[in-house]
Amino acid sequence: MNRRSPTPPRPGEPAVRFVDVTHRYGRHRALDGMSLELEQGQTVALLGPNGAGKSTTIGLLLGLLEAQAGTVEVLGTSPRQAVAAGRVGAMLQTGAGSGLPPGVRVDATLRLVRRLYRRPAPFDVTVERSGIGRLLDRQTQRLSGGQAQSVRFALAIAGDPDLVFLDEPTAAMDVAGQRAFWEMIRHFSREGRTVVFATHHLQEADETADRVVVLNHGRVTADGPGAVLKAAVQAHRVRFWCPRPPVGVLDGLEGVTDVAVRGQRVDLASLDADATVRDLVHRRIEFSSLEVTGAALEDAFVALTSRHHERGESA
Ligand SMILES: Nc1ncnc2c1ncn2[C@@H]1O[C@H](COP(=O)(O)OP(=O)(O)OP(=O)(O)O)[C@@H](O)[C@H]1O
Repeated sequence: MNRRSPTPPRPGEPAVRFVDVTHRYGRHRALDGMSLELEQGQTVALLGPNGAGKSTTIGLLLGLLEAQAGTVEVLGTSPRQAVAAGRVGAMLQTGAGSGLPPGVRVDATLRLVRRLYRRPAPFDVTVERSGIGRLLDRQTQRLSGGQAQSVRFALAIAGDPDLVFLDEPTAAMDVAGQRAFWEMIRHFSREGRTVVFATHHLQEADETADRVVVLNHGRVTADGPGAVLKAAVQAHRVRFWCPRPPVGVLDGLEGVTDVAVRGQRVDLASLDADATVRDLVHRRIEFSSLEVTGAALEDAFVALTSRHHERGESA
């Protein structure tokens, strides 16, 4: 392990602290009193639909934007100081193209970026961490989408940061590229570093993050491991076939939060599938082909964001 951080992170110091942060673009409130604290060493997904405030959050954390109200701290200091000290790296969205200078070799690009830092990680360490050894003599414009992202990641960590922000890092990658990318991130985070990434991909957040922070309308609407988020909403779907579904009774079954009946097919959303099935039997409701499945993170996400939306509309 190579730890060369100029100011090593203090144990217990949050990697990121947002207290009641508001950010507006003109009259549009992109972040609306957002509070959030992230511990060091975690991989955290910022998950949310388009316009939820993910990129704005990352912009504030990098000191590219200034909050109009509230406090933003990164590794115990201001975002700008943390960035200037080389403690923070970032991979932002590029729009069109790879975001790399064309007509330059990968190794030359990395050497150039290393010169921007007072204490960069050794060249070979960065190459190994980002897995770009085989790409060093390639021209940047000849890289595939996935290869370009690996090179951009190498540039993001060239300063040996304790904390890295990635804004939708796998957007341009195929499935194999995504897998390789997250494997690399896992190695990096095992060294005790913090990784915060924005994504719309529910499965990606669930599979790769220790913690999933769901944003919607500029606020945190849910926060926890993917598994906990799933449990927090309609935890299970209970499906069965019934010759004459007793519609009025199904609503009252233990644990049931939602009922959908199509002909003889009944779909129940339940917070406690065991209790629901026991109650089905107890009430002598005739059923066959019983299926119980866990809710996908997708369900949790839709439920969590639509709940917030309802609150927002009634506010
Ligand atoms: N420069 C800007 N000027 C005006 N409005 C902006 C600007 N940047 C973002 N917004 C608005 O602020 C809100 C939050 O945008 P942000 O880019 O942070 O969301 P996001 O969650 O990253 O979305 P996406 O997933 O689409 O990238 C959106 O409603 C967006 O339209």
